[in-house]
Amino acid sequence: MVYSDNSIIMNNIGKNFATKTGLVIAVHDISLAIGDGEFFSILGPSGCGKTTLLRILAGLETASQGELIINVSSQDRPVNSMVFQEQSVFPWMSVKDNVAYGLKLRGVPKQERYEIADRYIRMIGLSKFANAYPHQLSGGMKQRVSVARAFANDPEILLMDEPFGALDEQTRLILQQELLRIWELAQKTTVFITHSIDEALCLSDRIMIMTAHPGTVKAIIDVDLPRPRDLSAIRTSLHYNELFQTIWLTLREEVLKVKNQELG
Ligand SMILES: Nc1ncnc2c1ncn2[C@@H]1O[C@H](COP(=O)(O)OP(=O)(O)OP(=O)(O)O)[C@@H](O)[C@H]1O
Repeated sequence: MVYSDNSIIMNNIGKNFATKTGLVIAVHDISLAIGDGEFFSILGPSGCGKTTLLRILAGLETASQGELIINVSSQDRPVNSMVFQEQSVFPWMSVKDNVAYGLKLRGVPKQERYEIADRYIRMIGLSKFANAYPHQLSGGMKQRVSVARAFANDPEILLMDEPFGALDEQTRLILQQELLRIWELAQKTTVFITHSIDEALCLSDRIMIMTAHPGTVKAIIDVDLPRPRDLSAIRTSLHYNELFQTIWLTLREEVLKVKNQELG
């Protein structure tokens, strides 16, 4: 897919952390542009700086070097919403209030925010649980609530840090298809971190593979699988398997570097 507008532009982004034992270079020299409405995933070995990069995009860290531009289409919308690996729902709020929380912060009137929340709660299949509290939900259901809240916020960009990493495989497969369905409706610029090549392939338009620590761009792969995607069909296609092999061969070198560093 070709995107006419860029939502995110990074020019030579780097981040260092000062620690007791010296300077840690978490990421360096990252330059890329992510299109408006693109689903962009980041794969890389452990410790290569994926989360650091996402935190810079979220404004939770500032870059030590380089320039970050996020194109904003409206001043009324939040710049980003983040979904974390750990469930980040408020235990004292009902599902509906959790999903509507960002809208409440923005001063959206009660009836309107509940209408929006209800729409996303329906999309994630939790209508029956709209008035339930998080302790009454499974881990997968709570993660659905986090995803619904992020979409309901209608941010310029969605940032997801291994949102399904802690879930069992069956729940994960179902949530991937649900995320795809909501994303295909909303066409929201999404930056998604995962350790799973399969997950990155199923969801993304492009995948960035990062080098081992200190992380930079090793390769960017176009995922030219047709949309809308039926994930069961995609996974059995020849082209999926070719892309999987290409990505694994590229990533494996970096994973092996980390293993060798660990061995000494
Ligand atoms: N606040 C911090 N202070 C010092 N070093 C940090 C800090 N945050 C991250 N780092 C270091 O920066 C590097 C990148 O960390 P980061 O968590 O971004 O990697 P990651 O690719 O997300 O890792 P993983 O896949 O294991 O989650 C690591 O060496 C880490 O120890």
